[in-house]
Amino acid sequence: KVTLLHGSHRTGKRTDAAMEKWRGHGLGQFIHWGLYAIPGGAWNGKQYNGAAEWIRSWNGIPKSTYDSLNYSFNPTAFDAKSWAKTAKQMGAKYVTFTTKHHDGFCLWPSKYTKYTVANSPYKKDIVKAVVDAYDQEGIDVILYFSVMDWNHPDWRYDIKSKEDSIAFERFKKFTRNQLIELLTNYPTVKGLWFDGTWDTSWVKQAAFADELETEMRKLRPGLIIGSRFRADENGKRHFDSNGVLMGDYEQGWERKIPSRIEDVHGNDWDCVMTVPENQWGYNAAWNGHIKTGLELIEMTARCVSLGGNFVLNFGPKGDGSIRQEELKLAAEIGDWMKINQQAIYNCGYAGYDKQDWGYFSKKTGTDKIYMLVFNVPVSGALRIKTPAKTVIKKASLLADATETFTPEQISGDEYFLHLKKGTHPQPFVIVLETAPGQQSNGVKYEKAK
Ligand SMILES: COc1ccc([C@@H]2N[C@@H](C)[C@@H](O)[C@H]2O)cc1
Repeated sequence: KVTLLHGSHRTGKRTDAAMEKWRGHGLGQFIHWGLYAIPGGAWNGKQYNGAAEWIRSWNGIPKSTYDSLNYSFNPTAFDAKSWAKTAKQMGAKYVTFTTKHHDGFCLWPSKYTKYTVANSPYKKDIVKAVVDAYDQEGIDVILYFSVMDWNHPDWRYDIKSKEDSIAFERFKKFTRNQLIELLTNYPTVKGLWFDGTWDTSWVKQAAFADELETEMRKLRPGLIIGSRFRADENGKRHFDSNGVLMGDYEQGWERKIPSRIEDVHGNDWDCVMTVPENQWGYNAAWNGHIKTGLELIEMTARCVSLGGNFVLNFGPKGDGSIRQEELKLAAEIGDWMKINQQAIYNCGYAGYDKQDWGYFSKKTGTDKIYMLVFNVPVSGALRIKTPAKTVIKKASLLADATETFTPEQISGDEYFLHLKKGTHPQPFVIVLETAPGQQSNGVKYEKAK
């Protein structure tokens, strides 16, 4: 163990109500929207090969021409209420929304820079419209904020001279001012999702970032901040020099999902996921594999079964409308969630051995276990291996409690549930009412910690 001034200030999960609520969300929506949605992955008819929201970094684009896109930003089809309704229909419990991406364009009328929506034909405060609309739908809001800001003259990738240092001191003040401004303007937001914090210039600011995180938490008690905001004084990110998670949850699962419970080291975490392989901002040409509703439902189940949240990204067009493919996916996921949401919301890791047919989840604070079945075996027999001496009192279909199963005991802690012959066009959920086993002396078995 090394002594750290600016490492993690907490070991283990947060246990306060705000974090319990976040932990129980299960399914969230990410929205990447900004000037990059106007070119939509192409420039002068030429397709950009990278992620659409990074198009400014492409050699094929004159930076000043991109930067002038704020004068073309007039999303006539933008309607935050319809975005929030789509999220509600999908069953998302929270939204993470880009206030400022790497290009530095602010979707709120920040007092600290001219490069904002106030200096665009649209003029109005988009962040406020989104916060109000999602609040109204009862969906929590988390604000995405990129520390890296390609537009700001004082941004530096590293600090190599006195001039760099003077400029970056101004940039640090600017960053703090914007964050305090966001938390003050939009007091209902539940957290901040930081990005653009990997460059040396910021990694060197362990003390400043630590102090700023403390200030933000004081200003907004219960605020949820992930592991990507700040590095410790040795430059360690996400996990400090003692291997302890920075912030309240791990943010490393970007476009990837843990494969087993050991991978999450007992921490909270979210997985943020794109529909195409790697496009966050709107890209008119969706090339390569586009994930299906069934794939995304299975990813949601997998994340919840390992104690995390699955956050699916939407990239609205330059005019503010959501593309048809995304609306269709939201509806498909929503239809499945309407029937099976009990196995997702306020559920977490069940502690049962993973089986090939799918995933287990457990309703937090209860002995209720859900079996989320995606791969029905040819035998129709679903194997269950319970933790020591667990008693299965009842097994029934979540969608129809009258459809019950009598577990066939195979050995001490192993059972089969036999499905009726027939097809299962959609993933389905079986509920297990269980009780902790009794030892012969009547003492309850406690699950090994
Ligand atoms: C250096 O690699 C990346 C990859 C993705 C990102 C951003 N994080 C995602 C959540 C998107 O905002 C993407 O632009 C930044 C740097």
